Amino acid sequence: MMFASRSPESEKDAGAIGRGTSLNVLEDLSPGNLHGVMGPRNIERTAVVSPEDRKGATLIVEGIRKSFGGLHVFSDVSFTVAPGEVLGIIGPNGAGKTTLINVVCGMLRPSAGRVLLGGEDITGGPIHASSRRGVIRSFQQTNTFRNATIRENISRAVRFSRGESSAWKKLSPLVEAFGLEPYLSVQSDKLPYGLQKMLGLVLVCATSPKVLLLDEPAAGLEHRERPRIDIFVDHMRREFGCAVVIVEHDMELVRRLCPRVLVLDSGRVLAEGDPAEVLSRKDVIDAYLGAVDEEAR
Ligand SMILES: Nc1ncnc2c1ncn2[C@@H]1O[C@H](COP(=O)(O)OP(=O)(O)OP(=O)(O)O)[C@@H](O)[C@H]1O
Repeated sequence: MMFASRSPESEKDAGAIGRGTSLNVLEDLSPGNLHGVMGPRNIERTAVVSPEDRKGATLIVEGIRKSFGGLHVFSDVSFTVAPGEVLGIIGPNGAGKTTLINVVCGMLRPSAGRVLLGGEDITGGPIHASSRRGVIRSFQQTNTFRNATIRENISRAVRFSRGESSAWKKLSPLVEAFGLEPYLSVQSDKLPYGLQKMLGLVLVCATSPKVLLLDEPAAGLEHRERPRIDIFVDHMRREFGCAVVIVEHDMELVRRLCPRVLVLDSGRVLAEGDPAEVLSRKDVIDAYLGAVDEEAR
């Protein structure tokens, strides 16, 4: 069985220059925001999170419902992700996957339900408060410092996120694995899309997240670049004990990285469990409307 590997949005993203993965902390950190959300006081508050506190934490999502006015997106969504665990969230276009991530990271307030991080209620954010606690969301679009070199990008992220010089040590394996080393002095917006996206992931790492929410991390990447996502997720689990949630349309990647998947469809959780089992269920296959290769079933 095979599902479509990309959403229409992914196709739109493919090949775009100047876009990559961004994250909520760097939204705060982007130059335009440095005197806004991340004014001096906020920078200080972000920097006080010590590395010792960053050991991963259990994320519990309890009975979440979300509506936009009359539009009911989903209800009664619950799941738990332990430190070091990876959960895949899949479902057809419009099922509410991104909305769910937005609720978890504090960008959106749920209509009902709770989000707990290490037992602490963080429901409804705001996003900078959730990111300070270590819930980091990556986006499909970039928010790196476009006019800064790769080295400066990383330094700023390290400085503002933890202020810890040894942070570079934890980042350098990724810089090397992603092939960024030869480009450290290159301005980030001069990089090809794939490398910008990898830089975005390195910046995510610089924030030492406890919970990582990855929204279509493989979108726009060439097939040969996609194993870098595996390297990244593995690194974040090993080095930081991150609880990882991945929204992704690339089912190959989901099968490789996620021992457990949750399927959203028609406003509810349609299935949850081992990907091999879940992805062979008829109701799940039907939800994807014929994107099925019968031979592989
Ligand atoms: N801010 C908003 N206001 C109103 N409706 C919204 C808002 N955000 C999302 N929606 C709607 O919620 C529904 C779920 O959208 P969402 O983007 O979460 O789906 P998705 O599963 O991530 O889709 P895709 O796989 O295409 O990215 C859609 O009908 C969308 O139009």
